[in-house]
Amino acid sequence: MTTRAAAHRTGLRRTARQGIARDPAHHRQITPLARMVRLNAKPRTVTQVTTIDRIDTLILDIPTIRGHVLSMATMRTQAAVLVRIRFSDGSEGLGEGTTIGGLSYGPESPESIRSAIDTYLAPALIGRAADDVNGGVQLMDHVARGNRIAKTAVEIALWDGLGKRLGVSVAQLFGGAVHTRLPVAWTLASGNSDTDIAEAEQMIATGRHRIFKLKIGKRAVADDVAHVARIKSALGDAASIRVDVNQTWTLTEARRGLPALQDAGCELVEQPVAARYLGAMAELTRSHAIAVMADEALGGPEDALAVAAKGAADVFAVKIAQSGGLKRAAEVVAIGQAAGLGLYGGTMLETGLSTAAALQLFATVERLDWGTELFGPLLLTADILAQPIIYRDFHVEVPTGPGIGATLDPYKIEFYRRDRAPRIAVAGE
Ligand SMILES: O=C(O)C[C@H]1C=CC(=O)O1
Ligand SMILES: [Mn+2]
Repeated sequence: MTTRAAAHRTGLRRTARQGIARDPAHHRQITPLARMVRLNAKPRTVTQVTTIDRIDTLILDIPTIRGHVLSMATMRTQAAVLVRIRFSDGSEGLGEGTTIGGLSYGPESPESIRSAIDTYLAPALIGRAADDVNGGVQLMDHVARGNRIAKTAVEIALWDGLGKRLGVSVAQLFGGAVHTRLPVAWTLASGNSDTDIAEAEQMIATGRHRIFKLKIGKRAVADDVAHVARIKSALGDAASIRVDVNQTWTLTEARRGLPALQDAGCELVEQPVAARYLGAMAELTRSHAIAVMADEALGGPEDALAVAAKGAADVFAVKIAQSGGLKRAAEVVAIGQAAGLGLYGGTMLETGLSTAAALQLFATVERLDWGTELFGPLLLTADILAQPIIYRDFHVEVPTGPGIGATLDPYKIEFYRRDRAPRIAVAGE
């Protein structure tokens, strides 16, 4: 329709000279205000859409409280990639992505996470509508394959920003929290049975943890089983004992290992064989009463569907970073629930920042029968949050406050950032 035809349709016609309208039916001039009333139009206001203005990243290196001995690496520091998104209305969102042991755990490293964000994800997102988190998630999946941890770090910052702008928690954005706190496990991985027993006893005595995950797979199966049996008999019924093999066993080793672990009083075995051996995982799940948990096998909802369809686990270790963000992790949860599997809130040993984000999501999940292991901040020598996450009475508390419910301690960020200016030792200091 032409402008003239449109004007006639509304009963209005523009005069060439004055630029004011005449109502042809009544032949009288009408003012712009009357015209608005006539058209039932609202005064034209310029609605400013809040956009993504800037995305900054940095890597923190924070020492662990002791060597964390896993089958693939011993961690003495954790590298966390922090993301800060600045939005056009002045609001901000924070996110974090971590992996474990450099490139030894999975296909992403701290350096690759940072470079994927800086080089590909951030340029694609800059200028987009800030509140369109789902659109941002979909766009990231278009511009980059894999790189789930990098996407997670950015996605958390988008949710955090949206929650802060609306004055609600991220749990609220996911439909509302149904828990205020969740059971939290601790990992015993000092590399020494006596040290592990002393550590566990202290954790139980102080009300911190009574669920313990033991990292095994580095030694011969029989030695690992003896280590687990010693710890279980020292702690007795006061503790739930589980193990994580981190993909190290062959199927033959696992066939021997699982029944022996079960006899030792161990309740669950996490990722005993390589992530891609779903047939082997299915056989182990079928053949033994001890629960089999999938961890590395779960890289998002498609993997979750494959694991569930093949009966390759009794339990899903749901990790926000491994899933590709909170939204994808919620999809993994939904698949696990629909398949009747047990759920566990997993960690990539994040600082308090992404631990807070994970808590926002897990607080919305009806049943986490195996609890959580969201103890990341406790493994580090420094907490980077202004208000650390609270651990008490064998639980971790879900942070309150807008967004993910976490704010950074700027001094800690300056101190632990990898690229900080070298400190100059001054005589007498
Ligand atoms: O589950 C893993 O494989 C990684 C991580 C989680 C807890 C822990 O100690 O290591
Ligand atoms: Mn694991």
